[in-house]
Amino acid sequence: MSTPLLSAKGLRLAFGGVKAADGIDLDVMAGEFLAIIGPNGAGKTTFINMSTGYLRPQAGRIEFDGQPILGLQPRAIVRRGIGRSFQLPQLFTEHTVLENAALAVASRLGLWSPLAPLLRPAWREEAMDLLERFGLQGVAGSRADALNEGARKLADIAMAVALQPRLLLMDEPTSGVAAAEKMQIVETLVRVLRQSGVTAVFVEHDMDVVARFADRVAVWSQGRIAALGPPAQVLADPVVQRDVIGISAHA
Ligand SMILES: Nc1ncnc2c1ncn2[C@@H]1O[C@H](COP(=O)(O)OP(=O)(O)OP(=O)(O)O)[C@@H](O)[C@H]1O
Repeated sequence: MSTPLLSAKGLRLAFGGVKAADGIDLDVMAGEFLAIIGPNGAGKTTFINMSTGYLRPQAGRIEFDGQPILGLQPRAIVRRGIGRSFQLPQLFTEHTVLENAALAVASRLGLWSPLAPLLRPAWREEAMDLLERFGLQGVAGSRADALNEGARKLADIAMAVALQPRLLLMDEPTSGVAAAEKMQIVETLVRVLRQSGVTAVFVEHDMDVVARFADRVAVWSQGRIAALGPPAQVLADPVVQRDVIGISAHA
């Protein structure tokens, strides 16, 4: 049996009386695409925050590739190979898409240059290759704030991929993206991540996206995992349909 890439055991975290994590056990296997679904406030983002060093659980442990990562700072966790993207893209809006991607390359190399003109040609070349893989070469010269939401999401994920993660945690990669664009965006990012050998966990409210792209789906409910399995099985569960999908659809 293969060992999990990420393994969370007994995670607990309460904010006052709110149990955002109430005993989370989850193994993410290398190479899989695991979707997290669940209503607002179920604790999905809290799980991502705990796995990336932004929040520390009050109990439990998390191992990445067999090594404990709790207590490490977010930057140290990135260096171990866990990347993330946020619900709202974290781009430097006044810079071009190419400059954003090149800055991410520079950051991976530990060389930070806030001054775009100082970006080295090698960083720009690697960044351009990356943008081409995401189909973003046409907007490489555009300012990040001029992009539509779909391209902005892809550019944000391209920056996370520039850091060469082994695992990427994505918080609602399709939120705010027009329905007509959604499948295309996810298809692109899944293709690039699979080609790059990146394992992915993504929070998603669109069940069509989950059904089509997830290998497994974990259903979050009040800080717990209420169901876990292949989408065809989990999404057909009448309890999940009533208690989660019905609520999630109105999120
Ligand atoms: N830093 C914090 N301080 C206080 N309460 C928090 C904090 N982070 C999360 N919470 C609370 O914990 C619960 C879980 O929040 P979380 O953001 O993880 O849910 P979610 O499933 O990601 O929801 P959504 O789909 O709305 O993003 C919510 O009740 C939220 O208000």
